[in-house]
Amino acid sequence: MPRPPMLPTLLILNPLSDQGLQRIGQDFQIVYAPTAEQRGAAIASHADAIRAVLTIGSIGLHANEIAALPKLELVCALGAGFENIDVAAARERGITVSNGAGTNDACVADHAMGLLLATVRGIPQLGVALHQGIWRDALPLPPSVSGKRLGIIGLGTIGKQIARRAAGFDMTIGYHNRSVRSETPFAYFASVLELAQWADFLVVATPGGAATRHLINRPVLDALGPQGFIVNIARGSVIDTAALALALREGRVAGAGLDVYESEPLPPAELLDLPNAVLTPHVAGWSPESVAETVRLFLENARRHFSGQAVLTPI
Ligand SMILES: NC(=O)c1ccc[n+]([C@@H]2O[C@H](COP(=O)([O-])OP(=O)(O)OC[C@H]3O[C@@H](n4cnc5c(N)ncnc54)[C@H](O)[C@@H]3O)[C@@H](O)[C@H]2O)c1
Ligand SMILES: O=C(O)[C@H](O)COP(=O)(O)O
Repeated sequence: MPRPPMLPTLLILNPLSDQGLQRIGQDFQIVYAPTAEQRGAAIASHADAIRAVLTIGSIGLHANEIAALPKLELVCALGAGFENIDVAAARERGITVSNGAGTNDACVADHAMGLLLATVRGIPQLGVALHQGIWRDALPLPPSVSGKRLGIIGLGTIGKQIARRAAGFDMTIGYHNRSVRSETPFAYFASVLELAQWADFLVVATPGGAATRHLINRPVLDALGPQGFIVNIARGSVIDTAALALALREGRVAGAGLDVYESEPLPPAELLDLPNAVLTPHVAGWSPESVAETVRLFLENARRHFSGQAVLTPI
């Protein structure tokens, strides 16, 4: 009887459910190393077998790890972000890199709207007050959301999904992006500063990495002003956290709804005691539905790559 073909060996660096691992295990020999301690050991002991790596943006894959894997030909980010994958080092070796573009965009956009509504309307804070027996007459009225000016920084896959949802709230939408999105009807602002001067609310939806580091700094926050709110579902590095914490503390910005932090995976110490910050632990993109979708796209990209076809979402 002919022997079944050997499944390629896949190194998985991100935590995955048993269900996800089982599904991926039908197509790959899995080396599962979701902790920092397991990672080095897994690379050292399986270096000559590993042909593909599955990771996420925050965990990445570094140049020295790529160099240590002579058979590596495919690196996939499960989600949209890939800021810690050394794409240049992979390209130099002719290694294909892909991401999960468009698999969790709706989930992230829903979460962004949730953070915006919760932050502007003060929903968590009002809930706490109610639990303390405080009724509305003793509380300041939170501002309206509908009809306001929303500035989106990074009008890509997720930014556009946020715009669609904001249109349902009758918001006027402006944006700043690397380039003009002439396919959209929205007003383009050439700088983040000009967008912040115009907007009531800012939502950050750019990639992370060096090119966007601290794009939101003290001058931008001051331009947004004491009635302004900011939401970040992109990457913590895009906002200067110290400047934001100070602006929130001094009331120079009204509030912030944040899913991502410079301190990840540690919680953002300087924001935790601020009553005008609504915080979630980098979950905007993750739901059972979106994870299933990211795994499906990864498997499709892998199937294509190992049968000599181009991946659907190359980087
Ligand atoms: N919080 C979460 O769970 C979560 C989930 C998914 C994605 N994300 C983050 O959201 C990011 C965006 O995802 P996407 O799928 O929309 O990506 P995308 O590539 O489709 O869109 C990014 C947009 O940002 C713009 N951009 C890039 N650099 C810029 C700069 N310096 N200044 C202005 N605009 C710039 C690009 O032109 C593009 O339009 C991801 O890279 C990831 O970091 C977070
Ligand atoms: O980029 C994404 O899709 C999500 O933010 C997941 O991010 P992570 O890759 O850092 O978990």
